[in-house]
This record gives sequence, C-alpha cells and structure tokens, in this order.
Amino acid sequence: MTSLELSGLGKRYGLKTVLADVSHVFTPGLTLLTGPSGAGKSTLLRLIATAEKPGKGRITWNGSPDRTPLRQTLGYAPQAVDLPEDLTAREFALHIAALKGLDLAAADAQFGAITDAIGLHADINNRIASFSGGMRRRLIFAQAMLGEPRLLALDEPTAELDGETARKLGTLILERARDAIVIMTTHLADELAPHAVAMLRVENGALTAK
Ligand SMILES: Nc1ncnc2c1ncn2[C@@H]1O[C@H](COP(=O)(O)OP(=O)(O)OP(=O)(O)O)[C@@H](O)[C@H]1O
Repeated sequence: MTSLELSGLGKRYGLKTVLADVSHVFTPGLTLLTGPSGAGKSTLLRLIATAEKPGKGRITWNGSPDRTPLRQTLGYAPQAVDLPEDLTAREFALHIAALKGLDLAAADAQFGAITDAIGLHADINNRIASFSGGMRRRLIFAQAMLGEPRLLALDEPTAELDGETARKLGTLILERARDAIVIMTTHLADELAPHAVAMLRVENGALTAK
C-alpha cells in the first residue's frame, strides 16, 4: 500500500524554527493542511516534494528514504513559481512530462484533457507570458497532474480562481485522491473537508490532527 511517512521533521530558516518535530503517516486519499498564515504549510509541502531538505528527521516513501522513487511519482504544484514565459503552456507541460520520463504522446493527450476540464484548453498554444494569474495557477495544477501521480502535493491550487473553476479542479483532485496520497493547502478546506481522509493543522512548529 502506498504510504508516506514523516518522522521527526524539523526545519529552520536562520534562527526561526518553522517546523519543530513533525511526524505523520499519510495514506491514500485527500489530506487537507490548515493553519495560520506563516505557520509552515508551504514549507512542509516543499519538504514533502523534496524541493528542500529537512534540517532534521526523515521522509520515507513506501518505507524507503530514497528520494528517487518518490520524485518519479510526485506531482507538485507550488504556490509560487517562475514559469518559462517564452514557452507555450503546452511546450512547458511537455517539458515537465519529459523530466518525469512520461510517454510524450500520452502526456500531451492527458494535458489536453486536463486543460479542457479546467477551462484552459483554448490557451495551451499561447505563450505563458500572456497568461493571467488564474491561468498560471491552472497551468501549474495541470502539470502536477501529468502522469497520474501517486503522490500529489498542492499548495493553494484554487487561489485566484472563481468558484466554478475552483470546483472543476476540486473534481479532478478528488478523482486522483481515490488512489493517490493528495496533500493540499486550500482556502476551500471547509468545502472539501467532507471528502478528506484527514485534516491536519500546522501551528507553532507542530502538526496535529484537527
Ligand atoms: N526560504 C525562506 N527563508 C527564510 N524564511 C522562510 C523561507 N521560506 C519560508 N520562510 C518563513 O517560514 C515561515 C513559514 O512560511 P510558509 O510559507 O511555510 O507558511 P504558510 O503556512 O504556508 O503561510 P501562508 O498560509 O501565508 O502561505 C514564515 O515565517 C516564512 O517567512
């Protein structure tokens, strides 16, 4: 069974301890991360996504601390990211698909289907430079979904989106959460809570079940 385990994770930036001693076993389904602004939710997602290393503790994926298998199946939508402005959305998606080692024809078709479902399809051959904030967020989400990841880390994927578009993303996220571990921060936590397997709160460096 797919599992992600955090054991005694700690992260400091300079003198500031953001995460002190975080342990949790994630199982398939949707886990919502809540907590006050600046509590460390994005930091925790970056550690899980191996974008940063913890100061202490460890992360194991299916029992192994090896980061390669986790990265091979990871979909990660960070809150803020510099996108390659000169590429079209589709070129960017295919670049990500190549980095993930996916079959490019299949990834192209999947990108078409995802963007169709979230109202971005008409723009996939346009340069990212022309994209609005909401379009960028949907593109970041769509690339994270490529290859049907077994681990999906989503940092405020529905920020800047109108309610109807946010619900469309929610549908895709819940579909993926049927067999993947999906860990997500969102201002729509209350709306998604009935569908979640766990609701966790990050506060004062600790992670607690709500
Ligand atoms: N690279 C960094 N260098 C220094 N401090 C950082 C860095 N990244 C995050 N921090 C600090 O760590 C703390 C946690 O930030 P983080 O973005 O993880 O919180 P958050 O819970 O996701 O907040 P929000 O809900 O506002 O997005 C904040 O005090 C932030 O200023």
